[in-house]
This record gives sequence, structure tokens and C-alpha cells, in this order.
Amino acid sequence: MSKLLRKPNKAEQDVTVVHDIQTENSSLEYVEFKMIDLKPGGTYSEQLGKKECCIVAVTGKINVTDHDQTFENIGTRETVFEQIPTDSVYVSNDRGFEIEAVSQARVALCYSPSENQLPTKLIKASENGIELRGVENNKRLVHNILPDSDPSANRLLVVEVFTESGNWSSYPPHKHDQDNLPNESFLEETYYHEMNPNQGFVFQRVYTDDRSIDETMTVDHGDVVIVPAGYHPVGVPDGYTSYYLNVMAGPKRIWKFHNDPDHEWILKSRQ
Ligand SMILES: O=C[C@H](O)[C@@H](O)[C@H](O)CC(=O)O
Repeated sequence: MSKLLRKPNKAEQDVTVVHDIQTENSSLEYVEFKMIDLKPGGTYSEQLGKKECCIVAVTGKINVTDHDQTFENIGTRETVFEQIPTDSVYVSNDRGFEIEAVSQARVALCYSPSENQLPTKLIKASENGIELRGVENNKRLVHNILPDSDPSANRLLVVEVFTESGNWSSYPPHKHDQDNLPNESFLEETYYHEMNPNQGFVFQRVYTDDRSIDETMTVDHGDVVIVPAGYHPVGVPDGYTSYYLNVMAGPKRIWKFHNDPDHEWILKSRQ
């Protein structure tokens, strides 16, 4: 199995760490990611040190406190496939937080290095920027949870994407693996995937110009794909809807991607 593909852990007690992608157990330097499942009443807490964290109420309702402020009953959906935005909480470095599940909940913890402590912030679902991106067979729905236009974070970018049956996303293939602004930024990335119905799969390829990385993966419901570098298109088979939550971070908090020149003609052919 590809080293870029991570399978979910099995359920445990009140709190299950479904995924725990760290700099120590991956090829990433800027992005870390946890997905946790909490049973009603279950709690999870952390002290962040020199990291910032975006806590995304992926499904279910949770209470979140940074021990100064408490945000209650955040979360808007029972399944991501309601395709409505959800609530998140940004907590900066040198703070702690505790999450308590009001209902059964799945919560994403999106991390990046951070030195300059910023205010804790509730990112309401209603504040998500919503985009209908792409045409023909590249259509997808994007919820910008923490885009580079939002100054609330030091390095983190968080976005979720829905791609319908027979469409492609992150397509034409693009990359952001060079710290070469204004042409391109360097952002590592993780994809947390879900499928509806959940026996579905998507194909994701991660490949670099020199093909030093060239992995084509069959991605199942609940899998994470790690994108240390390279292009990273996603193809969704007929009959299924794809969801993924992206975490991006790098030396500069700017999302400036570069399209694969072999495939950029597709965009130009539709102008
Ligand atoms: O670079 C960002 C990620 O690859 C996705 O968020 C991608 O941009 C989603 C899309 O445009 O289809």
C-alpha cells in the first residue's frame, strides 16, 4: 500500500483517534492532522505548544473551550453529505482546548506550526465562503473554512470539497510545492476522504514533474491521502459523491497553485 495512503483506526471507547498524521510519522513538515470520533459525553483535550489548530465539527454537535471562551453546540450536520457548511474553532499556539461531544461526533483537528499567538475564533458555518468551481466534468462545490483571505490563522488553510458522480476535482491537475511566489506557493496538504454511499471509492494520483513521486491510489471511505508535493487530482466514479477535507500549510500562507502544463489546455479549451 502506498506510503501516502492511511487507513482509519477501528472504534475504541468514548474517544477514538481515527487518524493521527504527524510530522514524526509522515513526510510532512508543516501539516499535522487528527480525526477523532467522540461518543456523547466523550471529551478530548490538548495543550498546543507551538502549533495552531482548526477544530472542525465534521459531523455531530460539540462544545469547545480554550479555557477562556466556550463555544457550545457547534456543528450543523449529521453527515457531511448534507453538503451544508459546518462550524469550526481556531485555537492558536500556547493555548489548550477541550472538546466535549454533545452528540456522536466526528471532529477534525488541523494543525500547523505557529509562534505568534492569535485570538481564539469561532468560524461559523455561515462565514464559510461557498464556491461552485469548474465546468462540464470538473464541477465541484467548495466550502472555504479557513482560506488565505482570512487573517485568523498564521499558517493554516482548511477547505472542504464535494465532487459529484463522474466528475473530477483538483483537476486539471495542479500543484503547490514550490516556494516561488508570485508563480507558486509551497503548501503541504492532507486529504480526508468520505464517499456516499460509503462502499464507494475514488482514484487519486499524486505525482511530481520528475515522477520521483507517482502514486495512483484507490481511496476508500475514511482514508487520508498525504500530499507532500506534486499534482493531486481526484476522479469520482459514476454513482458516488466524494467529500474531502483539505488541510494545507507551508512557509507562506498563500494558496498559489501551478497547473500541469500537459493538461492546462482543458481550461483554455473552455474559455
Ligand atoms: O489545492 C487545494 C486542494 O487541492 C483542493 O482544495 C482543490 O483545490 C479542490 C478543487 O479545486 O477541486
